[in-house]
Amino acid sequence: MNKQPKYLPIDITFKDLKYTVATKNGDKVILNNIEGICKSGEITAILGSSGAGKTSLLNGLCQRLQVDQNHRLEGSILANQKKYTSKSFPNFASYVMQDDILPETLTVRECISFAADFKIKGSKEEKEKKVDEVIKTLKLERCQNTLIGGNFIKGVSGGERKRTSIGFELVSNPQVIFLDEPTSGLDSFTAYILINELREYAHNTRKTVIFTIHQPSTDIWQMFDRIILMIHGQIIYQGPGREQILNYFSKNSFVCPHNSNPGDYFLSIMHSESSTNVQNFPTYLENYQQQLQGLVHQEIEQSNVSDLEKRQQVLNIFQQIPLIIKRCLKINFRNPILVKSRTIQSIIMATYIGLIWFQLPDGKNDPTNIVDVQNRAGLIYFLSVSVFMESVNPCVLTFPVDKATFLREENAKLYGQFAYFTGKFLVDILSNLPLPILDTLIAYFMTGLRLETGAFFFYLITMIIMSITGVSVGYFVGTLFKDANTSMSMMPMIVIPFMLFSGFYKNRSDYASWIGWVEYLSPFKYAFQALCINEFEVTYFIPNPIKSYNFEFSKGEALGLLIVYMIIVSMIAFFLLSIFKKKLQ
Ligand SMILES: Nc1ncnc2c1ncn2[C@@H]1O[C@H](COP(=O)(O)OP(=O)(O)OP(=O)(O)O)[C@@H](O)[C@H]1O
Repeated sequence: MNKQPKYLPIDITFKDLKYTVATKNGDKVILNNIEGICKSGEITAILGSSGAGKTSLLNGLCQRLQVDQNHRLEGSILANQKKYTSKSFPNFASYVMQDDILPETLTVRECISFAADFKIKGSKEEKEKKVDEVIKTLKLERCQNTLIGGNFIKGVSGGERKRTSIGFELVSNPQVIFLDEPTSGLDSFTAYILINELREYAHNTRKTVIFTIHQPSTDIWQMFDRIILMIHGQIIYQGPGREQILNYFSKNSFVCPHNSNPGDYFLSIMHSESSTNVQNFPTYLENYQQQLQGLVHQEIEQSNVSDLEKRQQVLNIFQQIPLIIKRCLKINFRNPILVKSRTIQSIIMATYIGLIWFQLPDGKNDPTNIVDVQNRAGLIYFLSVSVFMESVNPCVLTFPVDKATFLREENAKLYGQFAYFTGKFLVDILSNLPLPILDTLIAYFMTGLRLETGAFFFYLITMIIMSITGVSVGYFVGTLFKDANTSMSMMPMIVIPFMLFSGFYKNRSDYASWIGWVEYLSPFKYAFQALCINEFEVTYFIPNPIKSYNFEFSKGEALGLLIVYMIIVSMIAFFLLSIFKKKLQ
């Protein structure tokens, strides 16, 4: 029996492809019954004026188009004449999105190695070898140990960042690679280098490279093996680039002027702002149908046929989690904002609290002084809020960004949601751990809270749990909203009602019955009860302040319920992420 080659060249074909979106003004046809082929060993560029349907076609081929009651996709999309779905897509293909979503605090090499760890079977050396190969192919040797960078860290250039995104996908050796406007934001020389690298990659390894592109320079235009030109969701040319496309159009009386950039010329005859162009559209379509469609049809019929490879996950969930933890630790601890500034902020805040509530009277000399009781209760409440805020804020800010990385990597089948969530959650807990400890060590003794070992450790544990609860609530809010700004602006609406129902501002016996149930949703209630009982269970104050608060739980029960609350909120965040995942992709 003939053994099949390890990696089969793959031709991507599409037939009768129609994508219709229901709008207020009726159905809008975005892709109008088109067929075509993108061949292995070639780079195919999809061009057209703005709104022509390039991205929709690319997304369709990647099985990333939204399909539901209002979004209908008809026709077939095939790889080597076999149907594939969004689930089987990562078995043979990769998609490089327009935005480079890479962690700022990792180096180029670390980013590519991360993908290699998940996608390549074999020893550490074999993975390293593959990473070296990709770095060499994409000419990233000089910047391989430079951080990606971003707002706060100086990092690699735009072109290097784009090539890192491509390397991240190439390392798994996909037979087909799709790229959405890979040259956008790059200068013409960097864009040229990038397309040239993709071309060499396609030619040398018989891979299929397909991308959309805006305004290619003449040099870039000359590199396209195959070109698809689109207007209004239809194809007006598909076939070889260079001389052939020029000959085809000049034969039909559309002559690209000598010395002008063919890319600019074809865009100029395709954009729908000009009435002459619009008048010519039927001619373009007619010419295409009469002169090229038959050929394309033949090419589709003669395209490669083979079964599609089924790639198994290289790592199981227990191997995935440690790698995710390792990367999240690097990301968190290299971030100057997350580490240095938060630690300094925490020390300053705890010292500030310590000075404001410095050595509070414990009631020994004046047991009936209600002001001293009030001060002590206010301090306890504020400490629990402060430690919660210290952990919720960074999560709300960073989770929407991390979510984008997760969606991209989960889409590429690097790992599953459970592994990601567990790994990231553990690292965020660990990264936050020093803060409640620091706060406690400074504020507890400066303010003169109850000096007894058991009480101190109970307080410390409650503060740590409150800090972890902040992480859970941060994930919850970060999952609910799409970006950090919305999450940040919505957070007060979610957190402030919880504060009001902590039992500190208003006595819990006094809540109106129709709204009183909200107190059970407040983490501050459980923390305040636990800490308040811990502080006043042994006290000189008369009467014992615990009685006036009408607490319903013992301090152990309150702490236990805070833990349960934290677990439930984390689980809700996990399920919300799985629900919203599809939408966000
Ligand atoms: N989900 C959708 N609902 C409504 N209209 C849509 C949807 N998706 C795409 N369109 C419309 O379909 C047309 C084609 O969109 P597409 O993004 O594919 O164009 P494009 O050629 O990539 O444009 P550009 O170069 O500007 O990105 C546009 O008019 C766009 O507004």
